Amino acid sequence: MSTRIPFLKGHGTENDFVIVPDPENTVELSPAAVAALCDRRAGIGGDGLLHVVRSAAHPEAKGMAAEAEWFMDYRNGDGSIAEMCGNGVRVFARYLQRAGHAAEGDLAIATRGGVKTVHISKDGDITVGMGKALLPEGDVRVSVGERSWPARNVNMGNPHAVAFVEDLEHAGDLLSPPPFSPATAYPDGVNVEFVVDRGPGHVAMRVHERGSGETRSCGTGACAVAVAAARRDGADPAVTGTPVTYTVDVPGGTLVITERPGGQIEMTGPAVIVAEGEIDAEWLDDTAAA
Ligand SMILES: N[C@@H](CCC[C@H](N)C(=O)O)C(=O)O
Repeated sequence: MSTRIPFLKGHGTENDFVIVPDPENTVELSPAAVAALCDRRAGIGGDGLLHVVRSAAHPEAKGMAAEAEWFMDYRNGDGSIAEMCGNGVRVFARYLQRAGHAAEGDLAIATRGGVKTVHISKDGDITVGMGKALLPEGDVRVSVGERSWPARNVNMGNPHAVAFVEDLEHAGDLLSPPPFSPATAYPDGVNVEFVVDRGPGHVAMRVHERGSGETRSCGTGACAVAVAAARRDGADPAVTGTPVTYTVDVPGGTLVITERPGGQIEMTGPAVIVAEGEIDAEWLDDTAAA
C-alpha cells in the first residue's frame, strides 16, 4: 500500500488552500507537486498551498524559531513561491487551533515576509497584523483590452498594483495577467487589484493574483487597496494620528482593514477548515514527475 500524506482544505473569504501539515519538514513539495495538488480537476484544488512546518525545521525560518514556533511555507497554485499571503496566514492559524497547537488569543507565525501576529477571537474571525505598506514612487499603468488605468504601487511584502475603475466588469475575464507598463515595473510579477467605491470607507475589488489567476479574495491585496484608497481620499494615519478603517468587499466575502498611526495594518476576516483527508504519495510522485 502506498504512503499517505495528510492534508486539509480551508479558505478565507473563498481564497482557498490545500494545507499540508508537515512539522518536521519531511514532505518534498516541488513546484510540480504543488501545482498538481492545487489543480481543480486532477488534484485537490486550491488557489495556493500552506505547508505547515516548525520554524526550526525549515532552512528559511530557523532564524525566526525563537519568536514563532510555526512557519507558513506558502506556495501559489502554479507552484511558485510568494513572500506573504494574508488570507493564508489566517487559515494557517485556524489549522493550528484545530490541531491543538494554538488557543484563542495571540499567536506569532513566521512567514517569508517576517513574523506576523494573529489574534484568534471568540467570535470566529481572525485578525492578523500585516505590518506596514510600502508605497514605492513611480507611475504604473495596467490595462485590460482597450482600457487602461493608472495604478498605485503598493508593497505588502509582496507587490500589488491597485487600479480604481468605474465598473468591476471592466476587468474582463481576468484569464491572463493584466499587462502593465513600464514593463520593468515588476520584475517578479505583480498582483493586480481593480477597485470601485461602495461608500465612505467602503470599496469592492477583484484581483488577478500572481501565480494563481483570478481568485475570490486576496488579503494582502485588500490591505494594498485600503491603503491606496485612504491615500486617494487624503487619509493618512501617520499625519492625523487617527486609525483609518476600510471595509473591502471581495467576490468571496468581506475583509476589514485598519491602518494605525504607526503605519501598522490589521486585517480581520473569517478562516474556515472544510475538509481533511490523505494524499496518495505515489500519485503525487508520479504526477509531479510527468
Ligand atoms: N492570496 C494571498 C496572496 C498570495 C500571494 C500572491 N499570489 C503573490 O504571488 O504575491 C493573500 O491573501 O494575500
